[in-house]
Amino acid sequence: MTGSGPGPGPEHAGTQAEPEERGPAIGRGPRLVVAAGLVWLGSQLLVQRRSKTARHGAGALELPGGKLERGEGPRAALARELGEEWGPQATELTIGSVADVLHHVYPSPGPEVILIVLRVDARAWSGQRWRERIEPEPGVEVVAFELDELPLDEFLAADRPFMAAVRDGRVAAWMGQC
Ligand SMILES: Nc1nc2c([nH]c(=O)n2[C@H]2C[C@H](O)[C@@H](COP(=O)(O)OP(=O)(O)OP(=O)(O)O)O2)c(=O)[nH]1
Repeated sequence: MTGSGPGPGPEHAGTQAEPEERGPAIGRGPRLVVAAGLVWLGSQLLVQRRSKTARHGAGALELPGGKLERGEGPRAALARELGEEWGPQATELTIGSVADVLHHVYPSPGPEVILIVLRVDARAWSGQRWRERIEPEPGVEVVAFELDELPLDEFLAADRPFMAAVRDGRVAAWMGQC
C-alpha cells in the first residue's frame, strides 16, 4: 500500500499488497526455502561450483544444499541434498547447529531465497580423503578453500555477506565454539 490514498476499502481488507506495492526490490519470482551446509574440513571449507548449465547462477560458488520438499525439515533436506549432490558417502558427515538464516531477493524474475545454513562436520574426510569419497553430481565441482582464500565475489549474491563473515572469523566453525 502506498499510503497516499484513503486506505483500503472493505474489498481490500485482509488482502496482501501486490509485490510492486511493497517496494521495487520485491520481485515476482518464487519464494524458496533452502537448506545449505557450511561444511568444515578442519580449517578448510568445502563448497561447490554450480553447473555451467544451471538456470540461475551458472558457474557460481555456493554451499551444498537445496530446496525443502513439502513436509521436510531443514536437516532432512540437507542430508538428502548432500547425498544427491556429493554421493552416498556424504551420509558420514555430521549435520550440526544453525549457523545463520539468510534472506535475499534476486532481481526479477529470479527467486526470493530464505537460506537456512547448517554447520556440517566433515572431519571424517580429513586430509585429502574427501576427494575419494565425493561423487559430485554431473557438472558440479567441489572445491576446498582456506578461509583467507575464499573468493567472495564468485559466490551467489545471497551468500556473499555471510561468507565474508565466515572468512573474517565471525562465524564459529563448530558447535563447541558457539
Ligand atoms: N544450494 C544452495 N542454493 C543457494 C545458495 N545461495 C542461493 O542463493 N541459493 C539459491 C539458488 C537456488 O535458487 C536455490 C536452491 O535451489 P536448488 O539448489 O534446489 O535448485 P537449483 O536452482 O540449483 O536448480 P533447480 O532444481 O531449480 O533446477 O537457492 C547456496 O549457497 N546453496
